Amino acid sequence: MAVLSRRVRPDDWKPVGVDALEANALKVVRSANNRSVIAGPGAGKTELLAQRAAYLLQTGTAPAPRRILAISFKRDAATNLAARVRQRCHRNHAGRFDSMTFDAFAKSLIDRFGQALPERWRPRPDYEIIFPNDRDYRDFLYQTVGTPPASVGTYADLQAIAVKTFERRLLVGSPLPLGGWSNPTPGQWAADRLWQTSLHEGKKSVLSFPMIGRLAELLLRVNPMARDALRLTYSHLFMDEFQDTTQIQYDLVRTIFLGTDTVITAVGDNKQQIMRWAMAMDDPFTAFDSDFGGKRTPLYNNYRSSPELVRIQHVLAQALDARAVAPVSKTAGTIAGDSCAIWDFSTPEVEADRLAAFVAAEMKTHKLGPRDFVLLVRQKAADYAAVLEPAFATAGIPLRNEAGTVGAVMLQELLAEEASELVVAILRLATTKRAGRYWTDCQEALAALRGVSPDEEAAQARLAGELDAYAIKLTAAHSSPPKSKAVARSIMDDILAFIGRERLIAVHPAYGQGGWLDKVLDAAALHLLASSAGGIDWPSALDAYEGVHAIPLMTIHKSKGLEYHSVIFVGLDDGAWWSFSNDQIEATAGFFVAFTRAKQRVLFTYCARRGTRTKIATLYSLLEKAGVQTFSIT
Ligand SMILES: Nc1ncnc2c1ncn2[C@@H]1O[C@H](COP(=O)(O)OP(=O)(O)OP(=O)(O)O)[C@@H](O)[C@H]1O
Repeated sequence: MAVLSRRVRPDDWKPVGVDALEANALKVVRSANNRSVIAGPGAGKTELLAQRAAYLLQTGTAPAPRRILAISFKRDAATNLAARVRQRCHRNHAGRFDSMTFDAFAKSLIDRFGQALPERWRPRPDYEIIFPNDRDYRDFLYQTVGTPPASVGTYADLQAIAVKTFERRLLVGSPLPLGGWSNPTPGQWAADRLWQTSLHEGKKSVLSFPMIGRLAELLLRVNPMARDALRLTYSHLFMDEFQDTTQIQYDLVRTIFLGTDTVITAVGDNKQQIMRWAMAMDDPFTAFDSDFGGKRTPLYNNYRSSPELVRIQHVLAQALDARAVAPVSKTAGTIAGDSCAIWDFSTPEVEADRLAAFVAAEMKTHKLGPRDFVLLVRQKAADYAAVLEPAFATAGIPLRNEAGTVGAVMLQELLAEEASELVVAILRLATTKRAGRYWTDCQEALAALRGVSPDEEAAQARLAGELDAYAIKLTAAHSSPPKSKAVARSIMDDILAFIGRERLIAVHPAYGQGGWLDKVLDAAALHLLASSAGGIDWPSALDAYEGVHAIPLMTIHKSKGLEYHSVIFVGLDDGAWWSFSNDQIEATAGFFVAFTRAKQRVLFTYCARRGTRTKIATLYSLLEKAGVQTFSIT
């Protein structure tokens, strides 16, 4: 798609890369006030943000040097949005678009300004990030913390606090009091003890992301210079998947941007709220509309799914929100046969064979690749992968468990890591015959890391020369993919030395902290080695690294925001949904998310060996209500 580098008059601006936007979407794109956009799956919410970025940057409505900040929940959502903006905007413009996760944003604030926190709340600069679980809190609350002073309460008071309440309500439930809690309750006393131990008592400070979020909010509350710097930097703020916002994140945004001229656009879908277990607010949209005067703007189209799938989706949507309006599908159905069915298998082995054969046949019929399909599971992806993988391999389709881990990193996350992306881009450039596309990617990425702007021609030419020389050196040293972990790691280190480790850390501060860069590089080396098995050549090894020819298997949570021609949901049974009755709404929302990833077809599989289907009978009756049929396959 052609991208513009010159300034466009707002009246002349047209959506980039799509034929049209629906009327409300266009209103939001051009809006000068705070907006909350609630719309169903496939309505183009992420696309709307990409178009709005294009509009603001190309028309100068977000005037240089001010920038747009886009906050997403997941790394791949942030990367995906940044990629859409890069496709739609000239690099001079896209350079003013910062897309990151909430966690990365909060952490960057602590890394930049954290040492200005008052002593009682100040983490040491080399703090470590931890991911505590219920057991850690239980141990702390009922053992490590000891007995509160008599003026505060008793050990029995602490025992009366539920573990979940401790983290959610007490530790990070509300903004931190600058001088600590005066007259603390036993719970507040314990929370303060945990804060002080975490910040000051170990060899290093140890903090969870929710704690980092709370410290960032405090930091900006008490440090007007840092707050003003952010307000001046960002003329516009976008928040994607806003339904999953936690109180911590919301408070941070409120402290920074409430009452400022920064224009906020929050988009999301209440029916896809699947992060309540991770402290998502009950109704962040209403809070936003009331605090920020957000003007609610619905969208009505569905650009992803066929009319038949949209019809079924609407039955599910109504179970989550009785007032849901039926969306209009803007996509044609292209498959023969059922758009949705339940396949009831005699054994998991038969299931694996039949699914593999089905995907292989569909790939042929519709000229699709393995990445047009996804195998979704509710949990325990590795268990399903163990049965499905051999069957798919026999059908000639590699299967990849994206939820699996390599070293200390989840595969899906590794691939979204900047360090991994850079290494692969440089290896592609060095080892591919016609490497044109990779040239541009590498040159742009390196220029960004070195602060060379697109119009500095001499510096750009020097960079191209360096890249060229390095690519030749790299292929000379490694004519074939690595055969040992040591060689794989040395390739990573060599490329990192060329890119400039310090430069990478300067641009991505997360790498400078807690040994994260080395964990990523180690995982990348392990994954490269595994991808190089069988004496294959570089292009094949890099394809395997990126999973280009593999069908992905992932959990529903990881599928959020993604889309596929066909979704195969494996295991619609009580075993996988054992906690269904604990939070039926959230579980149904998860089911809805899984269903709505499909453009053309959704298959559910069931196998009595894995469990009954009584607990999740409501899901089956919803499908039945929508006319979805079950077929027995023995
Ligand atoms: N105006 C449009 N015209 C054509 N295609 C569009 C338009 N808007 C979005 N799309 C396409 O429709 C699909 C869904 O868009 P997008 O991912 O932005 O939806 P979403 O609302 O964020 O979905 P979800 O909440 O389900 O993740 C994408 O393939 C996108 O490219």
